[in-house]
Amino acid sequence: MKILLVGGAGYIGSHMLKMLLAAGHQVVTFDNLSSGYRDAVLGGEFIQGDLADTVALDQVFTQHQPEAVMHFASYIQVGESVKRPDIYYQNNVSNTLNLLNTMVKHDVKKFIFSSTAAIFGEPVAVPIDELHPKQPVNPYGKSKWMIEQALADYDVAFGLKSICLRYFNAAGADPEGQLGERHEPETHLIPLLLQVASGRKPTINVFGRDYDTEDGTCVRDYIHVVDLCKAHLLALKNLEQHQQSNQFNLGNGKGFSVQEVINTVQRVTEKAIHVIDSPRRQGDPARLIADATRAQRELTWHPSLSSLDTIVQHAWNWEQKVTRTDP
Ligand SMILES: NC(=O)c1ccc[n+]([C@@H]2O[C@H](COP(=O)([O-])OP(=O)(O)OC[C@H]3O[C@@H](n4cnc5c(N)ncnc54)[C@H](O)[C@@H]3O)[C@@H](O)[C@H]2O)c1
Ligand SMILES: O=c1ccn([C@@H]2O[C@H](COP(=O)(O)OP(=O)(O)O[C@H]3O[C@H](CO)[C@H](O)[C@H](O)[C@H]3O)[C@@H](O)[C@H]2O)c(=O)[nH]1
Repeated sequence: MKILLVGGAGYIGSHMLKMLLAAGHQVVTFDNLSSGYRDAVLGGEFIQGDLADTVALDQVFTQHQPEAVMHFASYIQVGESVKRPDIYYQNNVSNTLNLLNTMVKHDVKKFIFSSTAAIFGEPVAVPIDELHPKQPVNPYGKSKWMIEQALADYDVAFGLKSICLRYFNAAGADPEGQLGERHEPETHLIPLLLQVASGRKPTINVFGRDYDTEDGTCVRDYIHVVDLCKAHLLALKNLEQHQQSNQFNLGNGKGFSVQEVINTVQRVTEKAIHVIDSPRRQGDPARLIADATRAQRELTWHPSLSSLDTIVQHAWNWEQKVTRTDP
């Protein structure tokens, strides 16, 4: 299939590109490189462009006539979204509507959207299934939920079929070591811990030890980036076969506390991690765990790299590669 991959120079999108190419798809990557890297685009055609630029978007669709669009491009930091809702709604909502409207204009009907567990807000029940109430508590989560709602309306009005994939905590790296997480600044727990292990950072803050969890630290469901990308391939197949919009929560269904992640990083890297106990970070729910039964049943999605040791090992291989080449 000919696929337009928007945001394909970023962390998850670049892994997706590698998998799509290996599966024999024809891919055009569209990315403004605001947080992505040209050298993470391992093949296919690359167009540097911004979703705000509707003329450029129109040209891409005219020239390449994609059959499906995968949309990874957005701003992704929860804390920043609270301080700068303007840029988050602009990029994650308004610019995404540019993309959807261009799809409608060019009669492209298959869309796969990177959504997030942040649409659920503070959970009322765990594990979280697709029917859990959507009460996002920050502009990042709200922006993603707005697009999910717009997509339901675009289906009714224009027959645009979409699958929303709600990732829990994406982590890990390409098992072959070609790609990894390169956020700048990095805010995610596992890559930050690995930067401490490699000596790039002296310490890590643990945001709160007074949560209502087994050891008092927050519990999250970490899912390997490759398993996430596999779900996208299956979602594409599902859209082709059934032409039906749907939403899926993607996680392993198993939670690890921040302290358990620290213990795992110390074991895998054989390095001591210097921790500073800090106050809670605003807006962090105590426990986020996915109920991914729907994806298992309807997409036949079964994560294969679900062990936390494997996730950390692959991310550690990447961190060591980065520090070797860029000390
Ligand atoms: N990383 C996670 O844990 C996580 C969790 C849940 C959901 N998500 C979602 O997954 C998607 C990918 O996340 P990621 O971690 O790979 O982020 P990333 O920042 O590494 O990648 C985003 C890419 O989009 C590009 N981009 C941003 N705005 C653009 C625009 N206006 N025009 C063109 N390109 C633009 C960036 O340059 C970058 O290459 C995001 O939509 C994010 O909200 C990520
Ligand atoms: O330096 C740090 C960084 C994180 N944490 C803790 O580690 C856990 C995981 O934090 P991350 O920042 O790695 O991930 P989040 O769970 O906050 O966020 C993830 O899930 C969100 C959905 O709730 C969004 O989708 C977001 O993009 C995605 O990265 C949290 O309890 C956080 O408080 C620390 O203790 N210290």
